[in-house]
Order: sequence, then C-alpha cells, then structure tokens
Amino acid sequence: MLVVDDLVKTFDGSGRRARSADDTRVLAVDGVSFDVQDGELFTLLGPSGCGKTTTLRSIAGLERPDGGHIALGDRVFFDGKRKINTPANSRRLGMVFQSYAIWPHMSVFDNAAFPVTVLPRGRRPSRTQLRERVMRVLEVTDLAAMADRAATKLSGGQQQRLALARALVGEPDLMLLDEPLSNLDAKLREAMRFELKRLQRELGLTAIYVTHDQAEALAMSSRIAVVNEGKIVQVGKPREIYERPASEFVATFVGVTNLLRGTVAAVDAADGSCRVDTPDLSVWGVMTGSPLQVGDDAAVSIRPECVQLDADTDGARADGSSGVRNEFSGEVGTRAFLGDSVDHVIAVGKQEIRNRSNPAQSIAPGNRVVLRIDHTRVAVIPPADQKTAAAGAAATETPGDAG
Ligand SMILES: Nc1ncnc2c1ncn2[C@@H]1O[C@H](COP(=O)(O)OP(=O)(O)OP(=O)(O)O)[C@@H](O)[C@H]1O
Repeated sequence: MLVVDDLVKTFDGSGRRARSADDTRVLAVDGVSFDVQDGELFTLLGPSGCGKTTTLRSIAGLERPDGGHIALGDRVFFDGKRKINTPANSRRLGMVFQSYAIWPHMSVFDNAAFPVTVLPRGRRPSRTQLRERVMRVLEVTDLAAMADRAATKLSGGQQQRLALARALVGEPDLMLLDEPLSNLDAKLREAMRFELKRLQRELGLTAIYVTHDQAEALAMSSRIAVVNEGKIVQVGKPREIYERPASEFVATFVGVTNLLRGTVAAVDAADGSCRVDTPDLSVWGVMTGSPLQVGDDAAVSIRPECVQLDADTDGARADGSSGVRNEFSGEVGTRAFLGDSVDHVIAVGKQEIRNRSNPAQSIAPGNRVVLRIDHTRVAVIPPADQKTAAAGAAATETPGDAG
C-alpha cells in the first residue's frame, strides 16, 4: 500500500556521512526502500541519528527528499524524477510525535477536534458530524468520560492517548508514529505498547512506527526494518529479526547476545549448518546472513536463553571436540537473579558465555557445568567491520554485571 523507493535525503552539515571528501552534506537517508501493507504496523528501528525520523518526515511531507519515490496506493506523494511533491496537508496522514503538543488552554474534546476544525471549508464536517466523529475516537481511546476536562489535567498516558485521538480524528489513510511513548515512564510505556497495538489492530490502522527501543519494536511490530547509517540493513518479522539476524549489527542491536569471532571450518551440505572454530571453542550454527565458505571469517551469535546448563557429571570436553555438537564444559563465574530469570556467566576456556535460565535453576559460582546449545538456534553471520559492530554493541543492552 505505501511504497518508498530509493529515498535519499541530505542535509547541510559537518559532512560526517558525506558521499565524497569534497561533499560536506550529511547523508541522512541513503537509498531507503520498503513497502507497508494494509493493516501492518511497520517499525523503523535503529540507533539515534540513523535516519528514521528523516524517513518518516519525508513520508509526511515535512522534508523534501533529494530523490526517490513515495506513493500511498495510487497517490504519488513524492517523485524526484517527475518533480512531484504533494503538500503535507493533502497527504491525509495522522501523525503522533515524541512531544504530544497538547494545547494546554483547550479541553480534551477541543484538542481532539482541532485538526478537523482547521481543514479547508469543503473538507470540514458539519458540527454534528464533528461531534460524533470526535466522541467516537475519544471512546476508542478511553477518554470520552474526560471530554470536557482541561487537557493539562490528564496523566502522561492519557495525554499520549489524546495525541493519538487527535491524529485519528482526521481519519488518516496512514499513521506516522515517531517515538510516541518515549516521554512516558517505563511501566506506563510497557502498558501503552499493548494499548497502542490493540487500537491499531481493532481499527485496522496502517502505521509506521519509529523507535530506537528494540523491546518496543519486537513487542509491537508486524514487521521491523532495522536501520543503520541511513540504510535499511534487514527487514523481517520480529522473530526473524531476533532469531535470524543477517549481520553482527542486527544480532547485537536487537537483544542481548554472545558474539564470538572465528573461521568457518566445515559446512554440512545436508542441513546447511556449519562449524566455526573460535580461539577457544568450535561452535555449530546455521548461516543467517550471506552464505559463507570454509576458510571465511565468521561471527557466531548465541542468545543467552539458548544456552542450556546441566551439572557436569559426564566430563564433557571443554572445546566441544567430544563429537556432540555444541556441548562444552565450563565453570560458572558469576550469576545474577533478575526476577523472571537467572543469568550465569560461564568460563569455557578463556571464552565467557552468558546464559539465561529459568529462575528455578540457579547454580553457584565455582560449579562445573555442561553447556548445551541447540545449533539450529545459533546464527553464523559474516563479521562486521569494527565500526559497524561497535555501533550495534553500544546501542544494545549490554550484559552488565552479573554478580
Ligand atoms: N534539519 C537538519 N539539518 C541538518 N542535519 C540534520 C537535520 N535533521 C537531521 N539531521 C541529521 O541527519 C541524520 C539523521 O537524523 P534523524 O533525526 O533522521 O535520525 P533518527 O534516527 O531519527 O535519530 P533519533 O532517534 O535521535 O531521532 C543525523 O545525522 C542528523 O544529525
């Protein structure tokens, strides 16, 4: 339904991401292409400054792209070659931004009604129609009982819902949501994720959601586009993105992972799995990025919850050379009780592996354990250059102190 094709946007700037040495413009959006189907909640997820907001603002008509094509159904919003640029107020989009921009001197009802009251005469509904439309939206967003209340007398969550209501009153063809939950405290933010998702599903809304919060993206999205340095690096359903990262950047940016570097030592043509030899252990996994061959450098991503621990009674080989795939012997270094899980950091040779166990399993430091890792859940990916890897790792939730 929405098609974005080869979108490019540059800004005057320091040249941090210029295309050539003598080009001092910042390349904020670098050839971004994606489409969003009817009823989808499509998320642009990436670290600060990667170009998410600029992409969204280009769709909204608040930025004029340098090139590319944007169309919603058969309505072309922007086309660089054909020099089409539809004004923002003719695109029929609903927008909710980080700052809700609620009018403090107006009631809840008037705030919600505002965008419709400023429509050109021909498109403005009658008073009765307007009242019906606004009340219907306030019902849906659970604000009807507060219609006459001053907007300033709403809680943070209610103000967020009002911002959403205001965007819905215009009956938009597409909703654009830019970090709409980031001003809320952690608990409310989590509750609002479900609320927003419910509303989106019940109303059959098509939405583009911008966030740098990977948990929010995983919980809410139909599909996620992971963005880095102005480019989309992977698009997929939340589970695909999490379980089958195509690059180190995605593996480390989305969720916590154990990332090991090594060389591909064997490829099993029967099931497409491969063995990567790292300095301390040989790990089997499946290739989830571009295909690798024996001798290629590789990275291995092991999610902590995929590492199963048992007491070491049968003397597993520390380096995994026992013949059984991904069975290692190690010693628990630290453990941390996190309420809904217990994390252990285990030393396997010089390599530390982080595990996430059910809280029923808690193994004291100093104990020897066998680690078993289902190789079908281990991602083998091409190694990133150091700069990209650092950006992903810095943005992810770091394993932290497990002590
Ligand atoms: N008006 C502007 N003038 C100059 N540079 C800009 C402008 N707007 C954005 N940029 C630059 O373009 C790049 C992308 O910015 P953008 O706001 O799209 O990123 P973002 O991924 O949405 O980040 P955040 O999550 O921090 O909002 C950044 O390097 C930013 O500094």
